[in-house]
Amino acid sequence: MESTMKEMRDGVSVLDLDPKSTVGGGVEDVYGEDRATEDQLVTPWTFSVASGYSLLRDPQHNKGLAFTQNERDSHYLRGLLPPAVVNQELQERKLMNSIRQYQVPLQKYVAMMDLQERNQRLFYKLLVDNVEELLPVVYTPTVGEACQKYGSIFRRPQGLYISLNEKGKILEVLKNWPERSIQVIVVTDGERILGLGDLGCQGMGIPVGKLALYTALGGLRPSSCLPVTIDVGTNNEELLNNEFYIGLRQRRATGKEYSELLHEFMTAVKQNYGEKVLVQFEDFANHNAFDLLAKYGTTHLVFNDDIQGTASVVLAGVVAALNLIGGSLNEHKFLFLGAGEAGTGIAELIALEVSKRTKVPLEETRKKIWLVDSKGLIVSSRKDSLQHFKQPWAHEHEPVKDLLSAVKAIKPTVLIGSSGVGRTFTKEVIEAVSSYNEKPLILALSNPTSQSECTAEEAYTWSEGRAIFASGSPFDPFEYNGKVYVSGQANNAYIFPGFGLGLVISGAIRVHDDMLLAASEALAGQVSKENYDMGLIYPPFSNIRKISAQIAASVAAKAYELGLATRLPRPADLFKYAESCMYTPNYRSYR
Ligand SMILES: O=C([O-])CC(=O)C(=O)O
Ligand SMILES: [Mg+2]
Repeated sequence: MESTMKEMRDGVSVLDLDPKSTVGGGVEDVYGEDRATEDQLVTPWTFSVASGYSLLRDPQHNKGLAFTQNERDSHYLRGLLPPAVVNQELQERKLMNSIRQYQVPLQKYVAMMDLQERNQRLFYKLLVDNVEELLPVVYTPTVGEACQKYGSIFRRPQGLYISLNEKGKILEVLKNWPERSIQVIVVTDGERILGLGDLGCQGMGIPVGKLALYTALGGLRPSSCLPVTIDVGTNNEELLNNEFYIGLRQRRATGKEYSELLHEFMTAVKQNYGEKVLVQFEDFANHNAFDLLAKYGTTHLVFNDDIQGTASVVLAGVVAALNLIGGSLNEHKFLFLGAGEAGTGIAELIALEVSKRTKVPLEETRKKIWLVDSKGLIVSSRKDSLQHFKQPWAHEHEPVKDLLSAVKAIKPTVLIGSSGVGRTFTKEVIEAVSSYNEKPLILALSNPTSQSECTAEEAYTWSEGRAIFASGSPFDPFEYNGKVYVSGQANNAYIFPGFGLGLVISGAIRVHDDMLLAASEALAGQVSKENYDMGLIYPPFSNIRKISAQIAASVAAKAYELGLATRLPRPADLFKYAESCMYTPNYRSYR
């Protein structure tokens, strides 16, 4: 098919995609780019993008030196590139070499973000092919440091900034974003970035990083993903006084001013993108996170990653761990340090799962789960002064002041850190929990590494090699008494990409707890005997795209079962369908 606009050298022209060389085309509004249908194999499709110099500056279509001689001719690139033509594999090798040469993680991060801004497909190719190596670069722990220094490393905006200045104009702001068919939004207000606290507007690194994983791990199209940061100010004095700070220089708006801005945002999102757009809340402070989820859970397709995603991934790890520590789920006793989004979210999902398995009412199954917050064990005598999300966990017990005393009093079989405070699983705490259990399950979930409740090394040495351990941020394998201990990463990155994919491919309109349980079960089902033999309770991230497709299929199946799916008819094989919908970052040929 001949382009009709070839005369436009540097403006908009038409790229004809070679239908044989690529999976092009699209199924309705889902995965336009990456699902081929018979129809499209017969009729090549076209769309308008820049050509010439602008094409090289367009990260969605730029291929750098991979443009062939023919493409250089037909798209006015001749002379704009050096003569060599290299393929994507060689480009990938070159970039991995150069990234490996940086010693400082933040330099690797900046290099990856630059690549994303320059050549999107190559960025995702690197991330997909080297997921275990690059996850700690674009995600925790490095993304935490990147957010702390976001103002200093800021080059180009990567998402949508909605501040108090945009009040009354949010719908217009959404329309400024260049993409129309958005399927997933990750939004933060920056108040609780990982375990690092209030980073204000600089929290943008988190939605950007999470959405990079949506694409690389879950196969959502990059153009369907929208990172958003809501800026209502920050209470971080250091940032307010930092000359490079990129956000509003004021303390946080709260109350009515806050909720009105969020409401305008949520309303505009539904108005602009319809009811099937997924809004993932990320790293909001507790006092807003629970309320936003409750408020919008019945009117929008919303998901809180820190409450629900973390819960689903931890439940999967606990269920998988039963193969190593023995017993059934209802026989275990849980103690959490940290009673915020992650802690209470996980606790509730475990209680729900036990209740489903045993038919014992939820109020009863909660009783084997105990939480410690900054004031000590949560017990009934504290009930009146507790925030509402902590109240279900206020069981009958005398007051206990600290974690160590709580471990001694409760004698848990599973110890979970979700406090956001580093180094709180001390030697005494781990020794105590190890004295009651042959194989204690210890999960240190807080991110980034600096906030982890303990290191892998500490968990293994202080338990004399008996702990089954996983952490939110990765740790290198550790050798102890001649044995190498490899620990897993209990991070919501296992869940949210596949979970979101499942919602999108089924056209789900609401999130339901049973979908979280389904995702959890699907993840636990992916742990192999080989993984267990190594003491692992999660499968390796190297298989994540297959895992995400499994999770997506389970979530979509649940959506259909619950009558929450709108994409009809239901595909017969949801796993195959999920896989076929996934974005792949290989280059496409332009004729
Ligand atoms: O981002 C991560 O690595 C996990 C997460 O949601 C958090 O710690 O808030
Ligand atoms: Mg988070």
